[in-house]
Amino acid sequence: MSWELLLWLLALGALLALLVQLLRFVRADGDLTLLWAEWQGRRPEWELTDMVIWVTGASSGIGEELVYQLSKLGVSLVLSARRVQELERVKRRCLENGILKEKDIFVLPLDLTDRSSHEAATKAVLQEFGKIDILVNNGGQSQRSLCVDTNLDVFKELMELNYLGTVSLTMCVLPHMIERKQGKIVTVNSLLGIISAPLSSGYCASKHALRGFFNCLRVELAEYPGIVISNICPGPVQSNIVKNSLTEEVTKSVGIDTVQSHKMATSRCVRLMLISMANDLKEVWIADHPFLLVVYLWQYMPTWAWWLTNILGKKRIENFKNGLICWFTINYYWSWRKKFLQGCRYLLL
Ligand SMILES: NC(=O)c1ccc[n+]([C@@H]2O[C@H](COP(=O)([O-])OP(=O)(O)OC[C@H]3O[C@@H](n4cnc5c(N)ncnc54)[C@H](O)[C@@H]3O)[C@@H](O)[C@H]2O)c1
Repeated sequence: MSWELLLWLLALGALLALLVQLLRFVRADGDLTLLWAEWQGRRPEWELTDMVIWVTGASSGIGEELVYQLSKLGVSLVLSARRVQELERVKRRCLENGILKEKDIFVLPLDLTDRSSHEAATKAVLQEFGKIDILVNNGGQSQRSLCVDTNLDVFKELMELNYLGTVSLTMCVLPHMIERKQGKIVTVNSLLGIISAPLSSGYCASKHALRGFFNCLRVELAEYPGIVISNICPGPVQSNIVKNSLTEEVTKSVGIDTVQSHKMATSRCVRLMLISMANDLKEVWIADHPFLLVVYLWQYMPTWAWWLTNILGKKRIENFKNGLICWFTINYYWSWRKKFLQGCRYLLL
């Protein structure tokens, strides 16, 4: 075979590999490191067995789905949130559908804003299982209100729960992990911990604060390579987050179900979270396009990102003032995306 032909074949191979990667990016629902880990990395089914995993906010949404998927692996689970009946319901479902036994699941009611209770809660977990391998800081609350209309108590509450509550529990668990020189602290942050969107000023602030805290902690723990600090940043995911969001007043939440069809399925988000946990990824972005694209834009082309955010933001505020709580601009985009994909399929098949 001539050298020329070999070079042509190599170039063709490289082009094909590039095309495959491009296709993966276009269809992506996670950042490229995460998708690579899903394709080539370690499997949660091999890596997360025999571990004690403590999940906060386990009574609903992402946390609830996370414990269902974990209950199919050989782990010990600690389920925490405020409502004990809800946790018992989740535990029952774990036992029905998973491979765990009664003794493998510990229901531990916990209010993240009651920081004085965190030390005792940590001791209770250690007494029950003897160790904590993974703490999943998932419990949290969002916000739907314009900054100028919002009572300061709302900002305080979001900081107390999303930021200080999470930091406090982490600080209780950390000495145990440092003593063992191993452990994972996985925090469910948000894309709104990286970018910002109107109507969520207090939520964005609390999630930005969390990201800053954990990025700093990771560097300070560099002498303990066995301790992994992981920030999970999802975009919109199907859950009760909007329904439970605070409004202008701390005593009032949105309280109604909103459209969820444009959001990522909770099971897919949780699967990607498990892959991230199995592969010790430091930060992952989990979202469908166009949300994922917007974060890339913020990261690499902030001027364009501001331009786009201002246009979408204005529309979002206008919709909110007209009584629409969700991203109707996005739903509009979604229906056109669906039509476009259907058209492509029709032309190709
Ligand atoms: N769903 C999304 O679109 C989305 C996107 C990005 C990030 N997140 C993050 O994911 C995490 C889980 O949210 P979700 O979407 O499942 O919402 P959700 O409302 O369905 O669940 C929130 C969980 O947090 C618990 N919680 C709330 N206040 C608490 C307190 N004071 N003490 C203890 N637990 C408390 C709730 O009981 C519930 O179990 C949150 O941290 C949220 O910020 C969600």
